[in-house]
Amino acid sequence: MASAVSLSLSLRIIPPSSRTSHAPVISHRSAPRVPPHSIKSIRIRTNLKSPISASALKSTPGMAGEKKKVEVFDSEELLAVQLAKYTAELSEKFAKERGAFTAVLSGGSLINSLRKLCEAPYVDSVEWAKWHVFWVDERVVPKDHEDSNYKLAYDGFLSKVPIPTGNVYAINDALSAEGAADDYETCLKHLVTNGVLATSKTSGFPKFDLMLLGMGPDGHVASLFPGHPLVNEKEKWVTFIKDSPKPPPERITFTFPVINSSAYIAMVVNGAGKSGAVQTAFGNGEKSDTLPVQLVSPEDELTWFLDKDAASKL
Ligand SMILES: O=C1O[C@H](COP(=O)(O)O)[C@@H](O)[C@H](O)[C@H]1O
Repeated sequence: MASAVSLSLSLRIIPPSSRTSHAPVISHRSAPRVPPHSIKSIRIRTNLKSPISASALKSTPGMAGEKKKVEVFDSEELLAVQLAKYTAELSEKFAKERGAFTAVLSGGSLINSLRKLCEAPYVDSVEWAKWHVFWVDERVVPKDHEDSNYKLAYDGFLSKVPIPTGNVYAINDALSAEGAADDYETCLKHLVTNGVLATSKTSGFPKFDLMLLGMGPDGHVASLFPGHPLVNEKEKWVTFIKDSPKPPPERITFTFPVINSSAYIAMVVNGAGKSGAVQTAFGNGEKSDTLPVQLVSPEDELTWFLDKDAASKL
């Protein structure tokens, strides 16, 4: 399992005159020519006055050493373009390697940032039939309720791409929070048995190919909130909460052992309202309590996608 090890991140800002084809490019327009999962550096796609420093990153607790990347974009639009490219490349990699791509969605602002996947070239080029879609957390409400993460994803993403209906794993909204969590965990166990879902050799928990996660302004991820005992759950795959500090109160959520057994995680964060939590997550804020987002540490690679407002305190 990924744990806190020393970082080998480097921040390279290459002046235009000395750029070579293999150096990371600081660009407002062009996308990288190499797959993002092969890059071991921080890309700054912005004119931030104080760019992120490698030393700031080194002090982030619980991070996965050289497996961490940070991308900062001048706008949410540029972030969405690169997020689509990153996701499409991972989809291709896993579809080739294992014949399936297991993608986990969060709710919230993440869904809007996936919009470029519904456009050319990706809407036609991605092997959507290989996708299997899950939720890292869900509110215990009917699927057509305004608070439903399924409805949000369906309206903004799933209704626009040809993923087979049978490959979309929504919660059973007829059950209680506890029942829905148990039912979702049972569903995951069946998918491990039939080989759709991989298992982590390190942790024994299911190993999703990619989790696309958002973060709340308080540093929560999934429905794992600061100071809540669910953050420390070590056994269950899926659990439930009835006292969520953010409405609605009843939710189900993946636990950290499952989140951190995934191969890749994209942490997608926009807006100045989240800059304080981003600052804390990178270890240079004043807050001393560990935020849930600081515990995110996938097995293969964590990539932060930040717009310049979210990165403004780094
Ligand atoms: O309640 C939730 O909030 C987080 C963050 O949402 P955002 O709108 O601030 O991006 C989200 O990731 C989670 O899935 C959702 O249930």
